[in-house]
Amino acid sequence: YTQSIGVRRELSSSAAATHHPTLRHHSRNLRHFSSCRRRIGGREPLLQSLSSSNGDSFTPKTQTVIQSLTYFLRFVVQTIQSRRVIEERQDGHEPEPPKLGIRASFRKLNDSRKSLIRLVGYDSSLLVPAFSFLVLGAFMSSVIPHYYSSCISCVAAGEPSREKIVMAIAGLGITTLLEAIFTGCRGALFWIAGTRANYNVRVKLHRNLLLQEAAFFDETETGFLLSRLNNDVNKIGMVISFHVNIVLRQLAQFIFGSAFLLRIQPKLALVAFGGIGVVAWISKVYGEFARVLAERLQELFAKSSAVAETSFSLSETVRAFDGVSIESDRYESSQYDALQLEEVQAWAYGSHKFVSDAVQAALQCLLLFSCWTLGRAGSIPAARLTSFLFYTNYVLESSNEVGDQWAKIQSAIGASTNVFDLIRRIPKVRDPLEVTNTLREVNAAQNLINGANDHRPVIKFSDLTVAYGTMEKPALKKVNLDISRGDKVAIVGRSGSGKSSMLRTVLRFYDPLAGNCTLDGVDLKAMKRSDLASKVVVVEQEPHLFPMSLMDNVLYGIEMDAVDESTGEKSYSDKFRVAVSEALSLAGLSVTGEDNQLGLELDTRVGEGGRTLSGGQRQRVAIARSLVRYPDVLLLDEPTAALDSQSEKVVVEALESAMSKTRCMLMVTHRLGVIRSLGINKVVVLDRGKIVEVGDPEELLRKADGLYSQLALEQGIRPSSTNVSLSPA
Ligand SMILES: Nc1ncnc2c1ncn2[C@@H]1O[C@H](COP(=O)(O)OP(=O)(O)OP(=O)(O)O)[C@@H](O)[C@H]1O
Repeated sequence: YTQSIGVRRELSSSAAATHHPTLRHHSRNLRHFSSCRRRIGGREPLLQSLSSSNGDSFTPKTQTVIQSLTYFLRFVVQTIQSRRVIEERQDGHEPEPPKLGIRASFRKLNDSRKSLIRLVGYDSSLLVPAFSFLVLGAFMSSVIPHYYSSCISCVAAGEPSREKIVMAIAGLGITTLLEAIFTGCRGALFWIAGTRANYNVRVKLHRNLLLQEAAFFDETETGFLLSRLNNDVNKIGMVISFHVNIVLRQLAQFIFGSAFLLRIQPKLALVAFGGIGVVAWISKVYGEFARVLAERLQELFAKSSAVAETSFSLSETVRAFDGVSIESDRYESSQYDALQLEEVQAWAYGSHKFVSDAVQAALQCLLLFSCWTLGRAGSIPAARLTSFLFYTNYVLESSNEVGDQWAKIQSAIGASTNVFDLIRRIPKVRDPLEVTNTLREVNAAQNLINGANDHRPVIKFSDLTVAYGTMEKPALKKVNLDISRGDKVAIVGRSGSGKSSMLRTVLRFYDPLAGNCTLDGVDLKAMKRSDLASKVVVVEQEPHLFPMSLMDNVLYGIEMDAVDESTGEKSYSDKFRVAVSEALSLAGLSVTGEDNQLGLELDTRVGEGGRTLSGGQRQRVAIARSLVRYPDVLLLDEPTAALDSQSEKVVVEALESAMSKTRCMLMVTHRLGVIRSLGINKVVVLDRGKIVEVGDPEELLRKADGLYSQLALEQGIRPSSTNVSLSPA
């Protein structure tokens, strides 16, 4: 492989080589093989032996064909082997894997149909006419062979009666025209039904995904979900728009055509049905195989999409570490896996087509011979036999088409199952199903008590244990803490000690494994997300901004209260504009006057993730977000981490002003100097998920053997009675 790349480089860089026919041929071969192997990457090179021994004797096109055929055969063998393993496992009483025969597929389709109808909310005004046009169109198309064979018989027999041929041609013309009208209407209506299904399913899926708990997003890559949202949902729409539509039409045509066949010549018709039965069985086997392939392909596309999404979202890191070729190779490799499977699909389709067409051809030959025998014996008139042959073709074509589409429907069943499972997924962290009257009364009473008694904790952690799904040890262990009205609490500790996990618990991103956390005496689990969000506001460590204007980012989540007269779209009133402007000035990111050195405006767009602003500026926007809201509880996660000392001063002032409007504040910080400048009255020191110290910052500083005084000392901070230095260590 290395040699091939080296030689290829030499060949491609040599102008002379490109003019040498043999070398040009080798260069092409090498390019093909080196790219194949590069794509295969660390996995078993598929045609290593082939490429080394036969590389020179085949053209690249032949090699590609051989390669995909080999892969196809290997895949078939693997599938048979894996089936055998499953059967063996079943003997060992392991649970039976889902097996979809025709009946089971219909049952599953029916389940999917019910889910679809429920999710999509179909209106009969669309489906009733669509099905009516389908039946009418199928009937018209089944009458066409009758008139067609009449025309041919008239022409072949030199029919003397003009009336007869005119009637036959008129019949053919009118039925064809009607069939065209019905088919057009049917096609359009089913198309609309498919797009509506896509729209409804996508919107519902998107919403339900957003409702999922934080742990779900820890485990699932975004690209994977995007693939479900786009590729898989598209498949559902396609099934309704085209495949089900075509299958139903062809089924209707098959039924009408079969009726004509039985009327013309019942005995021969039964022979034809026998052959069609064989073709249907072949289609069933192929359909099952296609379903397995399609499911795997969807998975591969989803993985590939996850690779692409990650490389785009980390594009700066990719560039900084020169990872373009690594990412591109990773994506190419994932796409190559999909490509190989698609080639298997193509060969499976080709094999199915070949076998079913061969059976049909044999059937046609048999029927033609039988017709000839019957015709020679004079038992049936020639015109009837012609008509019979036309209908045989018609019915065979219909059954063939049903077979083709059946496989596509099967593959869509797999895709739709994934989508429906995600739509139906119930988030593990969610609003209480119903805020009962009793609970409401308890809350109201509790709030009254809290209002009357300021000493009751605003936030209370009781024996709180938090564990992440992927972690063996809990991030927080039996944490007990009260935060009262007026408290300004700093959570400190070494990296990974669980500081941010405490904030995430108050935001109810994760539910505790044991113990609980209450806000104003109400367990967070009993609170609705909207109520929680109206009371608690967070300034994150790395604030992520939306690709919207500054104002929209600051007011994110607050409903618009005015209408823009020029565009007719919803907007914020002047009252909000003034509030945002003030909040931004307080946060040190003024959009007015001389302080506005960046020339910002409220409507300045901040780009994807706020990339047009610096880290510190993004943090100020996040602080402005909290300033306009007057929250009860302010959570700060390293609010000054991205700031220089001068900006820190401005932001500290902004935070002081924000804190004056809140009931309590909880801040995670590594920069212990901020604790003094913000007048923090309580420090909580965490070590490996446990609270090891709680108390007044100055008192803790004086505890010479305490973790807090140790952390402070590392930053050059000493008790205020002695020499105090705020300079970083
Ligand atoms: N989403 C997550 N999934 C799994 N484990 C997590 C997750 N978030 C945090 N952890 C783990 O939980 C532990 C505590 O993490 P946490 O972010 O609370 O620490 P921290 O004290 O805030 O750290 P730092 O100061 O470095 O931000 C760490 O060991 C971390 O690996």
